[in-house]
Amino acid sequence: MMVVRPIQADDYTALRELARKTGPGFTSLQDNDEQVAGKIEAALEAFKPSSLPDEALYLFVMEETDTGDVVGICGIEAAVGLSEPWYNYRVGTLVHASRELNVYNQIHTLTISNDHTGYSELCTLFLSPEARHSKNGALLSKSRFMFLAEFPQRFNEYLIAEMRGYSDDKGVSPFWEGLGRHFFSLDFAEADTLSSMDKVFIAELMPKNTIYTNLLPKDAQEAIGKTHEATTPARKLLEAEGMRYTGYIDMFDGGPTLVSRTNDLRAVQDSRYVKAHVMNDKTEHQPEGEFYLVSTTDFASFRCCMTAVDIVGNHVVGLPQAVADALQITEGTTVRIVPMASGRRF
Ligand SMILES: NC(=[NH2+])NCCC[C@H](N)C(=O)O
Repeated sequence: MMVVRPIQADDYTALRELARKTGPGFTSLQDNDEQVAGKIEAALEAFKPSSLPDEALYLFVMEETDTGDVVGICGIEAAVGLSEPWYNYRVGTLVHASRELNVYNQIHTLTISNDHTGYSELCTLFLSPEARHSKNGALLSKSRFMFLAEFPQRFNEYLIAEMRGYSDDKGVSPFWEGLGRHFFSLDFAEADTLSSMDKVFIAELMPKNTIYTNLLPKDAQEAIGKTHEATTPARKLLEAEGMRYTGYIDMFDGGPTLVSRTNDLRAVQDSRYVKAHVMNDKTEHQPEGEFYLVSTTDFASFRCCMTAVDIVGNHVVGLPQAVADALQITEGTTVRIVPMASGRRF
């Protein structure tokens, strides 16, 4: 049974192993002892029961309860841009028109923005390749919405997620080639890694004035707001939960930033509390059919699973014993529940 739970100090070895698999481009979890230790330390701080800091990194791991193996990680940053600026390009429109000459042109512009300062951010999602089956990726990603639904006071009114931008089959980002490279004089991967360690480079090197996109190469223009092929399923999943592209992109690869009001997220709107009835494996018919996300209401020992359930009544739901064990709950415990698939109601 897969369960998503807060990361713990003794997950270091497992996380260090996962960090070897992420590869270049996954700047928030690299093959680097110090970074892994730093992430765990930040997350342990965030999950201290008494803490309610503005900036907190809530990191979760996905554990296979039969083996104890950690196979994935995901996170929520409580607020971005508070200790250093958070950068995006805002895609704007300017109309250059002359009635006398019968000319009318709409031009898109890119302006540096820190508009998402203070917003919460979905971050650091990685699932080990061997575990990419049986909706595990969806559980890993969506479990965060259950945590957001349970603890809204810990998060900003708005939530963002930055999607990896388009690059071609050789890994070349046309947006970077058409814009950033002129100023950074480095390959995308190098600039990406450097800027994730020290964002001063962005302020120092990226152009300060508004860019007219019609002056960019065609392929760079086309990459504005376009997602990398491998990231398209993740984008669809977040859109189904209510997140939207609202004209903000990454300054380096042109990838879209998705935004939602935290309150408008599907899991926040549609999830509800029920009492758990722990089913007997031997005497009760085990539930089948549609999957639900089921999470606990605890903070430091938050847990989330996906499972078919037995809807007993409006306020009681039957859960298999294995799920109750994975959630560490007993008969009568209140849990939060929502259908896995968007567009489904109770
Ligand atoms: N692909 C990149 N490294 N882009 C620059 C960083 C962008 C990100 N929004 C930040 O401010 O940290």
